[in-house]
Amino acid sequence: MIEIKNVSFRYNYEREQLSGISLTVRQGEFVVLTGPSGCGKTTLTRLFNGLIPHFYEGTLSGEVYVGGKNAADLQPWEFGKLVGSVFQDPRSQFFAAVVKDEIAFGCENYGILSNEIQIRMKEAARALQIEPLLARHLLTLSSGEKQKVAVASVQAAKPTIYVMDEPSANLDMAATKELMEVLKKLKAAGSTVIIAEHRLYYLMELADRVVYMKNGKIECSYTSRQMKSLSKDRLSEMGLRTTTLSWDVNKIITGLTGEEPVLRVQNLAVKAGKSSGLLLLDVSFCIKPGEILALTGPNGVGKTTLARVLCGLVKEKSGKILYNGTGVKASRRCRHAWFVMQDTDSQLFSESVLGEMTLGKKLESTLLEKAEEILNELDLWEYRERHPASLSGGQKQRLTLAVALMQQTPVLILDEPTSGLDGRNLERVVQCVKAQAASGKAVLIITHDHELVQKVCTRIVYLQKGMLFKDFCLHADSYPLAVDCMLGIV
Ligand SMILES: Nc1ncnc2c1ncn2[C@@H]1O[C@H](COP(=O)(O)OP(=O)(O)OP(=O)(O)O)[C@@H](O)[C@H]1O
Ligand SMILES: Nc1ncnc2c1ncn2[C@@H]1O[C@H](COP(=O)(O)OP(=O)(O)OP(=O)(O)O)[C@@H](O)[C@H]1O
Repeated sequence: MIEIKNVSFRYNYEREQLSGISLTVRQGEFVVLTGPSGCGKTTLTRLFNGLIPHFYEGTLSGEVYVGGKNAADLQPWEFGKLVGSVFQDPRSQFFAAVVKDEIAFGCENYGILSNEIQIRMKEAARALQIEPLLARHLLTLSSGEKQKVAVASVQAAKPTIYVMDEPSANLDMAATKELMEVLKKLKAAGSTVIIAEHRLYYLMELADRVVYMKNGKIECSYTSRQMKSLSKDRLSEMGLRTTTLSWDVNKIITGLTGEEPVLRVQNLAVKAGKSSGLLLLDVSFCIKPGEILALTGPNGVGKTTLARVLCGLVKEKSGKILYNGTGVKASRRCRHAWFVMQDTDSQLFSESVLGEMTLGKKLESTLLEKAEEILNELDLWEYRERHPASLSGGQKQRLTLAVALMQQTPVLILDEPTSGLDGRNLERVVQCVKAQAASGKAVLIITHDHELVQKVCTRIVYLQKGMLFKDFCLHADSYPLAVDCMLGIV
């Protein structure tokens, strides 16, 4: 289905990002591409769906065959007929305004009859449990909901080859399981599937092959059995995440300060949209300096909306937000809390990575030293002159965190800071967050990432159906509850 022979590629003005890649994917094969952030996974998938050379310009050499045809002779619409793609950032692939039109869009392009489109749309929506969202505007969806819609759209179109770039990045555990079921069906139907991923645990039963990339090259390739037998040390040496869903009880971090809360949320009620009902009904909790709190709960429960209220981007319907014991009105909350959003593109404004770090600040040598130190910690210093838009998904994600580390606010809110990160970069984020907490900041992390929670969080706040359902410190005794929260089975 796919044959890549000795392919090298370099984006304009950049060093080579793919070097001498050869890869064959047979019909019906299920291949997982993995490797450290920036190693070239997304770039490789862009060869399969024709985005290279049709959208991304650069220098390409070698031969690419897709569906038995020389890719050099294929027009973009011909790629579209063969290959269905789910991008790393689902927002960038939406064409329609409303969910059901988006799911139908791919089918319409394939010339499928409208009766059949309706059947497929319903099937795909059921498989991903997004039936209640069909009439909704795409812009109003949570990030996990958007990701499900993107997967449903390709599933409904039934292309010959499926190419998905980190399709689980924003999904909670239950939704990841639904995704796994969808993928299982695609495999059973004999489809060819290629997935670029950092989270390997949900793919281990499905993958025929795991291809490990590093620095633009294919380093090695494993069967999933071989992959599963790699030791934790070997995986971390390779910069990968674990292949199983396990928590080591001994590693749970505890530690709280006895100080007064820096942020107190009292009986907060928030509406989802202007004309819709209450999303958060009555939420109260507080966070102290030095605490690292995991805010978790199912996709669409209102975690991001809560964070937006805390930093004043959304107004509450009722309730109080107190910073250091004083009620703060929405327009002033950004002085107290810095929010790193999930959508990295909407918060990168400068022409260069270094410019982003110093944006709006007086350029003093201490500031530049701090920026250099942080960029080094997050392995971004070599990209300091690069335009932020040209970074890989994981690089952008680390840059938005790096910018947050430049700020002075006593509260730091991070929305899914590790969703697209490999094991090594996850560790880098962990170290940065620990240092922030040690310096007296309160860190609130919205996350579905169980590895992150285990490595760094001291407390879990779990939202369900608009209410704060659980709020507890992490220690050996609360371990089973923590696992249930991360699995979404409380
Ligand atoms: N205008 C609107 N009308 C109706 N519902 C809306 C509107 N805007 C947002 N919502 C809904 O509010 C819910 C909260 O979204 P939010 O992004 O806060 O969830 P989340 O818990 O962060 O989810 P995720 O884990 O998927 O990121 C979602 O179900 C979303 O669809
Ligand atoms: N449009 C672009 N222009 C210039 N360089 C780019 C562009 N897109 C990606 N790159 C660079 O190519 C390299 C590979 O990026 P790619 O997105 O393929 O990595 P990745 O393995 O998918 O990373 P991640 O896991 O972080 O998503 C990175 O160093 C990235 O900065």
